Amino acid sequence: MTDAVRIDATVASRGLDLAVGIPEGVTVAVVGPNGAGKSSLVQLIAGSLAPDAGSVSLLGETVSAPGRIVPVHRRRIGHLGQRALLFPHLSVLDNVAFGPRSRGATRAAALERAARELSGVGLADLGSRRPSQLSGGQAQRVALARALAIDPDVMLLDEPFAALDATVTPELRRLLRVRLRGLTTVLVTHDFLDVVALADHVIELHGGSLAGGGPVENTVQRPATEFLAHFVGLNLLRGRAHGGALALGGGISVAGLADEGLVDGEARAVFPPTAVSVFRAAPHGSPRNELPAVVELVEDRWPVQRVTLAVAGQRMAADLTPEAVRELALAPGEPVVAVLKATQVALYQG
Ligand SMILES: Nc1ncnc2c1ncn2[C@@H]1O[C@H](COP(=O)(O)OP(=O)(O)OP(=O)(O)O)[C@@H](O)[C@H]1O
Repeated sequence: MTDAVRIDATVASRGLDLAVGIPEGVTVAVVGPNGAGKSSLVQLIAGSLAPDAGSVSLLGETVSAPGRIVPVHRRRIGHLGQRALLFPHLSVLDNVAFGPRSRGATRAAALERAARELSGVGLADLGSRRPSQLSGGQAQRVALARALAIDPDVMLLDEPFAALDATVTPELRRLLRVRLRGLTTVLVTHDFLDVVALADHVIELHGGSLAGGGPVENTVQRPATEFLAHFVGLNLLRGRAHGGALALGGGISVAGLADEGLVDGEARAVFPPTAVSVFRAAPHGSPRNELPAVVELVEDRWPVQRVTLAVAGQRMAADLTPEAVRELALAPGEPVVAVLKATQVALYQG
């Protein structure tokens, strides 16, 4: 099947070298550190950024290639950014009708469509208002109605909640879930909740290229990279599987629940920060995983304290109670013993 979005493109000035395909009807969350190229990917699809080499196609049609750029307004793209950017001098209804109107609908048909879309985002009563009379959350809903009113082939959501009050985020998230069902969607986000609430697939960009990804469910259970592991709130240690345990080097190894079919070779251990406890000295008589570690950082993440530990040249996080941190007098540079519950450690190939 032809991908709804296909990008095989480089943009030297942004350090981008992308090969990404998005199947029709799928919502892909794009995650990655600052400067990874997430917004640039969105701009390539929208047509506001042109590739130096390669191409971008939408539903099988090449829309960007050196020497060929289908302009932004000729693409059926719905865009929702951090801010709604409505026309201030038009009513809410006219803002939503603008897209259908400029694509050839009669005024009556455009207004009828706009009224339907406003009703679909729960704002049927606000059509006569000016954008300045809307809250931030309402303005984003109008922007969603405006985007949907052009029957987009692809919806681009670039951190749509970033500028909103946290209290309105859950409601807008729910609305997006309902209204975007079945639409090919690219969602740029820094928030794990957006990924689990809205996305089918997740891809990680790093340094302008694809670094990893897969179906959200797999990523939550078996993250492919350290970034994805941290993103979903897990620790990831790399090593070599040997006899059902993971050797980290320096004679340190981690036992866990090995995937069926785990063979000796490169592998990972994944576990939550709550599976780690910290001691000043190795507790006696314990057959559990005991790893010599050094405290790097102690942060308040109410209600827990997040302790970052260096273990065999890698990093992992432990979530401890404030009392435990105080009693152990944990501070950066202190040597400790980290104990991992093997039953909470997943070992898998990779
Ligand atoms: N308008 C621009 N002109 C030139 N370079 C840019 C421009 N916008 C971004 N860049 C550069 O392109 C690279 C990718 O940036 P981009 O904004 O796509 O990353 P991002 O993953 O969206 O980051 P963030 O999470 O901080 O929004 C970075 O090196 C950035 O500095």
